[in-house]
Amino acid sequence: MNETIAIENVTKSFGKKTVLKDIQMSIGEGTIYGFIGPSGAGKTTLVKMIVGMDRPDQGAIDVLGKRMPNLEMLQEIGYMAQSDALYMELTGKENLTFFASLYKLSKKEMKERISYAASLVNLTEDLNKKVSAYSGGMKRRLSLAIALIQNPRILILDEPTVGIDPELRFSIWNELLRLKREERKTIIVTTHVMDEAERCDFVAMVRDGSIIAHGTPQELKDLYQTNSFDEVFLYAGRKDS
Ligand SMILES: Nc1ncnc2c1ncn2[C@@H]1O[C@H](COP(=O)(O)OP(=O)(O)OP(=O)(O)O)[C@@H](O)[C@H]1O
Repeated sequence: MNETIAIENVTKSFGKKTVLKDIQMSIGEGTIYGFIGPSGAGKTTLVKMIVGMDRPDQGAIDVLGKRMPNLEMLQEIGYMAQSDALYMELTGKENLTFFASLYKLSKKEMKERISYAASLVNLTEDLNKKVSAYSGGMKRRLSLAIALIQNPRILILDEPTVGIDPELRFSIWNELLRLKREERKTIIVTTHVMDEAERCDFVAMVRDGSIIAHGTPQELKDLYQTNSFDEVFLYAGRKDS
């Protein structure tokens, strides 16, 4: 396996609360890795440290062989946060153009990437509207388009399909699978949607700051002796599991 992300004994606390406890894992190139677990388990805290927005108290995270945080990695990591960070007074297109301008892209590439990302999330027709007039789902879609704008090798998506209708969710997932298959992108997704977790190559179940189990969706179903991934999630949430 070509390792893209290496997480070594990472621990993180906020005040007296330890939010991540000795996390160790490795994510290979060209895989989709899902993080599932109850609210407050530590998923967002972990992905933020992979992106380089925060530092572990102990341990280390390497992305593409570079110790994080590392500004050089901004070009290589597309991040979609749980809450949208958009310029409300600008149009969708102006937002995309602004974020694209932060990266090393030629004029031609910039145009192509904006058109690709907008069409992927079905916003082409709405690009000239101000974001303040967008619905919640449209803002999520624009955030996803921004995460893809610089054609990064790694995509980190924190609950990317919240507020997105089933048809578009399906086409977004098909595109994520294509990006993995054809372009060897490495994709991390946090989700509460179990049929999305089942589309991942590997899933880590996070509870109380620890990874309590990880493996392929089938391995996790076997572990808990169930055919339903919803039940896998319920087991993950139980203190006695
Ligand atoms: N900046 C912060 N300061 C203090 N506490 C924080 C901070 N960020 C996160 N926490 C706490 O860390 C814990 C883990 O939060 P985190 O957002 O990582 O959970 P999560 O698994 O992503 O939850 P959800 O599924 O609801 O998004 C929570 O108890 C949260 O309150």
